[in-house]
Amino acid sequence: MSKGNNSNSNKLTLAVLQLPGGSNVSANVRQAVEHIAQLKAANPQLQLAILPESFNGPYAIEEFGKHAESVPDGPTCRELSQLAKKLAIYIIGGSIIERDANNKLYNTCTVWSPTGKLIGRHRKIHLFTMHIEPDQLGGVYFDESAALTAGNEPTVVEIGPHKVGIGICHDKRFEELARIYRNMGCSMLVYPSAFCICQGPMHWELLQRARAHDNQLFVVTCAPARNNMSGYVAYGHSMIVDPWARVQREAGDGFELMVEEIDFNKVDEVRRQIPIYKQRRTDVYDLARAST
Ligand SMILES: NC(=O)CCC(=O)C(=O)O
Repeated sequence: MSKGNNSNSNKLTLAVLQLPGGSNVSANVRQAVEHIAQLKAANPQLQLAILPESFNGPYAIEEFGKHAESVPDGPTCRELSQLAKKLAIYIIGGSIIERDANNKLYNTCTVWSPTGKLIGRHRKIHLFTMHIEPDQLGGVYFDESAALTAGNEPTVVEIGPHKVGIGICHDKRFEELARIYRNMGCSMLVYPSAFCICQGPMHWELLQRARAHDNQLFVVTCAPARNNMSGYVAYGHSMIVDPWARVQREAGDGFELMVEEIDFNKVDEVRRQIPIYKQRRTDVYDLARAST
């Protein structure tokens, strides 16, 4: 656990909470609130706390409607808003299932400022749809679109002076979204996630390092702790990848709280020394697109 002095605005101390999930929504929210408060007490320099995808209820198609709530007036949002204000920190509130006024459900990440204000609402853009045969990787069948509606907008929030792009789990497979965030000036991408154990060993780290490499920024994921008794077994391994595409910190698969300092000077350092963004040949790419 690093405890550096981050009075320098180019540094940010964040916490990634790899929490176990359960079916009791208010117990899940309470454990998140208690752990964040304890982390802040132990690390007064903490500025940002990040929670996992679907942190307040089971990640299961048939359960989504049961624990859906409105944003920003629902009970989970109220708790996160009050906590952010009380501790004077930013919170990237993992995701919850949002029910809108038309009864549509979304997988939604809310972001809270140190005054308790909602500064971002990201509705998962790429819904998790996968059908891997049982003889491959143990098999996976999941189709979020059976219950959820996809979001249509990228979400950039300002954490202090730093622009941060938000995605939710499967969103990280899509390089176009990460590139849009880079074009919008982001120096960090945060993906609350619940990656599956089947693809985890093969793609989890690869995708984060790829997004970090291509866009020369930090990539942070926050996953639930693994529960082998659950219908959907999450991979865990919450991770922080630096702009050189090196793994700075990685959790195991169980309950784990990581506090880490992010040094945004590294973003400029990499971009200066490996200037691939300036070297892009959009003229060539445009020609290739025109000919297909
Ligand atoms: N919750 C998710 O979006 C899971 C995504 C996933 O496991 C993948 O392979 O993509």
